[in-house]
Amino acid sequence: MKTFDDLFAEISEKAVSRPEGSGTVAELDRGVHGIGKKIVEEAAEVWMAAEYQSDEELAEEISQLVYHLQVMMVAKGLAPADIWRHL
Ligand SMILES: N=c1c2ncn([C@@H]3O[C@H](COP(=O)(O)OP(=O)(O)OP(=O)(O)O)[C@@H](O)[C@H]3O)c2ncn1[C@@H]1O[C@H](COP(=O)(O)O)[C@@H](O)[C@H]1O
Repeated sequence: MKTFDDLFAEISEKAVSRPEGSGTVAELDRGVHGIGKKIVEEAAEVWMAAEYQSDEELAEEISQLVYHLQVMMVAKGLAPADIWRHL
């Protein structure tokens, strides 16, 4: 099972190698504005899933929000430790 750190390493590597067909590369190319819109969209989907959908669907929406937050971290050059130190 993939962990937060596994996904972050994969996304970071794709940002450098830029493989063809990568959704991450496409999202990074949309920039902070585009990534921010995806974060807001996914956050709303998390909220709606928590209100009206199953726990499994909620978990999936949360995973997508985590993914887009990680893309924003990579876009801005933040490492997980930059986040953890605020927790
Ligand atoms: N975990 C994710 C992940 N979660 C969400 N998403 C993307 O985030 C979007 C959210 O999906 P929605 O259900 O909201 O779908 P949607 O609104 O129809 O999506 P769009 O039309 O807006 O793209 C989709 O485009 C998904 O592809 C993800 N894209 C990639 N990953 C993982 O990231 C890694 C790198 O992926 P690639 O760069 O695509 O190789 C791989 O391990 C992937 O599994």
